[in-house]
Amino acid sequence: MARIDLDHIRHAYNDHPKSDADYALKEVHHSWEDGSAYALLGPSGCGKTTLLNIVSGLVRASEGRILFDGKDVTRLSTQERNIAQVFQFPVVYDTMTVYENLAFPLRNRHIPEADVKRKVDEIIEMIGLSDSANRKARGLTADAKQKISLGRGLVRSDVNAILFDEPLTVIDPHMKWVLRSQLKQLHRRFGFTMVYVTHDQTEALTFADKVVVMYNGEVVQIGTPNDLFERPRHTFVGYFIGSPGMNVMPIEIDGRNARLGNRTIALPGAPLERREGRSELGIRPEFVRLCREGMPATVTKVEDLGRRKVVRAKLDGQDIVAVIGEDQTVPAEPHIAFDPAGINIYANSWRVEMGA
Ligand SMILES: Nc1ncnc2c1ncn2[C@@H]1O[C@H](COP(=O)(O)OP(=O)(O)OP(=O)(O)O)[C@@H](O)[C@H]1O
Repeated sequence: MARIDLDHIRHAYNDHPKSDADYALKEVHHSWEDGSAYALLGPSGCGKTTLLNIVSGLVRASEGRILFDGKDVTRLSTQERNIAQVFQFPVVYDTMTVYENLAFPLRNRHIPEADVKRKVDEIIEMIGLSDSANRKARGLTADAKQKISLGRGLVRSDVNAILFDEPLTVIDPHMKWVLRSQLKQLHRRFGFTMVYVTHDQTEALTFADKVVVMYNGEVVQIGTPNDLFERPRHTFVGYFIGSPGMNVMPIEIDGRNARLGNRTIALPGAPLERREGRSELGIRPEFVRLCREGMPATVTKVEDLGRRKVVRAKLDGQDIVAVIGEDQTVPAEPHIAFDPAGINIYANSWRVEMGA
């Protein structure tokens, strides 16, 4: 397996890009560590597949270099890069049996037959197709065929990386959960470098060591699920991760305080300078307290989700969401307070570091 360096990568699908808007990928510059599992997460059209295809060699980036373990592979073909890929839809040989489909990439590399059998049996069991091992792929469901594709991606241990592009789209919801956990286990056991494209946050957060959040052709944050939750670097990460997403409100900065409409909120940390452009306060619903003192609010809706309640309210005309425990009740005259630990300040959508 390999470390993958993305060295100042930019990509435009038209030949003569003039401005940033012409680039499907603005600048991507970072390293994926050897043996780590990464998820590329973001909404449709943000550039996930473009980035994955640049790593695999299916797309040649307009600018920048790709290195595997320090070796420049920018001009190498997909095959020469020695990677395994699993796509959204099954890629299988219909006339071969399940076993033969999985054995194929190994036999192609002249692996001794005893090793082929050991490895294929192990993977077939993992994907839950042992009972169909000798059946031709042709007669199987789309779901089973996609499991074969996954198996073929996982069967070789000599690849530089395994790349997955929304591989569980055609798999039914229960099996999705099972396969995702198995992929995670497999990753722990064999330490593959894995890159997994998805627009589903649950999928990304359960699978990955590090999540690469993309928005509008840019990587806006790379972090552990915890980093993304606690310290969203960009307001988009706040909205996109978490359910419900982060509250983001326009404010004016005044030293140690933020002015939100007519209210003054004390900020944790050192005084902040006034800045040009847009200032916002971001706070996750889990850090919004409903109490008897604080800023008076009007509750508009309470959704009981079993173990927690989602409370929607208006604060000076501004919509705000709080999450409270199942045993907690909404006070008769509700007030809102912000837990200082959950306050984030954003300047033009990017998080401002608040020193001690
Ligand atoms: N072959 C292509 N030619 C021209 N534009 C393209 C091509 N492929 C993708 N694009 C554009 O590049 C941008 C990024 O697309 P990409 O498929 O990488 O996004 P994505 O995040 O993977 O989206 P999805 O989840 O819908 O697959 C989009 O605006 C898309 O329309």
